[in-house]
Order: sequence, then structure tokens, then C-alpha cells
Amino acid sequence: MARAFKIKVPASSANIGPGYDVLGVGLSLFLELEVTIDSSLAHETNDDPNNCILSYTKESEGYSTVPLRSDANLITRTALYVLRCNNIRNFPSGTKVHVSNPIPLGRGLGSSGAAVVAGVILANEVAQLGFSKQRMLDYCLMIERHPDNITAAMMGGFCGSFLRDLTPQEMGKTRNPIGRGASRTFWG
Ligand SMILES: Nc1ncnc2c1ncn2[C@@H]1O[C@H](COP(=O)(O)OP(=O)(O)OP(=O)(O)O)[C@@H](O)[C@H]1O
Ligand SMILES: N[C@@H](CCO)C(=O)O
Repeated sequence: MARAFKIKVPASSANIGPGYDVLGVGLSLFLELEVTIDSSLAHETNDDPNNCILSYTKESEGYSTVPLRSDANLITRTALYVLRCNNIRNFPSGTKVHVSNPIPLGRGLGSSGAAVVAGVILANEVAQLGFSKQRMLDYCLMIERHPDNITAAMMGGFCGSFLRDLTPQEMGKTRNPIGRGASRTFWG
């Protein structure tokens, strides 16, 4: 059966005042994803190795520069990371993601934080993983590393966040399901 849904994530400002890496605020500027999943259109998504066809509106920031391959684009690559952490190899056949992005790239308005949050929510929805926002933030942190932008993007409003030490049990699973690309440090 076909499914369609939207994901909307705010831009953010972080490092506010004395709150370096801690305080962030969601802004009224939104990255939006329109997602459709229709297995009867699988033939249209077969060109992508992960079954996901990605497009951006012409007005989007990064329209002519962001990669559209699902394993290279920050949004879908993040989603693949979450899917593979949960033993799901690819997007469902016939997945299409249409992006509208008014957030300037690399200008301190949290475009990458919004993209990472959108990617984690995308995985949670396509695979119906049922994660809480708190749990989704854990995945965001594996990519974005600083909690301030992603927390404001996930929760909205004015947020304080910090990194808590993991317990030994939480430290146990260290395998990275998409190889070296999980950390943004390596994403180029
Ligand atoms: N909507 C998007 N789609 C795909 N890639 C994106 C998107 N938004 C951001 N990116 C990626 O993130 C990069 C920008 O991240 P960067 O951390 O440099 O800046 P920022 O997140 O906009 O600003 P800051 O982290 O200072 O708030 C872009 O060059 C692009 O590779
Ligand atoms: N606190 C973060 C904000 C951007 O993620 C930093 O200074 O890099």
C-alpha cells in the first residue's frame, strides 16, 4: 500500500551567549521533506542502489550543489545509517523524497543539523521504528557530534543540552554499519 508523509525541521542558532555547545534555539525557517513510498513505482527507484530517488525544489539552498545519490546526500545518508543500525539494508522500494530547503548552507543557521535530524526522522518513519525524540537524538549525535543545533532542531524552541557519559552496556556495540562514513568528520 502506498504511503505519503511530510517531515518539517527548523533551522537553529547555537553557541548562544555562555552556552557553548549547550544552548540552541529553533528558528522559523524550515527544511521540509515530502516523502512517498509506493512499491508499484519500484521500477522508478531501481536506478538508486538504495531504492530512494531524491530531488530538491529549484528554490532550495544547495539546489545545484548537494549530491542526489542517496548514499552521498546528508539527509538520506543519515537515514541509511539509522536503517542499517537496525538491520535494514535499504529504503523500501519506490521511496521518493522531495526536499524544500530555505536554510543557507554553512552560514551558522544549522542547515546540517536540520538535515541530520530530518534524516533520522525519515528512517524512523519509513521503517516504522517507533523511536522517541530522545532516542532519535542519540542517532543524530553519531553524525553531528555537537548537541546544541540538533537538539533545537529536534525539539524546537530554546534548548539546553549536554553529552552524558555512556554506560558500559551502551558502549558495547561499536560496529559502524556504513563503514567510515558515519561521522561527519569524514563526509567531505
Ligand atoms: N538540506 C541539505 N541537504 C543536503 N546536504 C545538506 C543540507 N543542509 C546541509 N547540508 C550539508 O551540510 C553542509 C553545511 O554544514 P555546516 O556544518 O558547514 O554548516 P551549517 O550547519 O549550515 O552551519 P552551523 O553548523 O554553523 O550552524 C553543506 O555544505 C551540505 O554538505
Ligand atoms: N556548538 C557547535 C555548533 C555547530 O554545530 C560548534 O561550535 O561547532
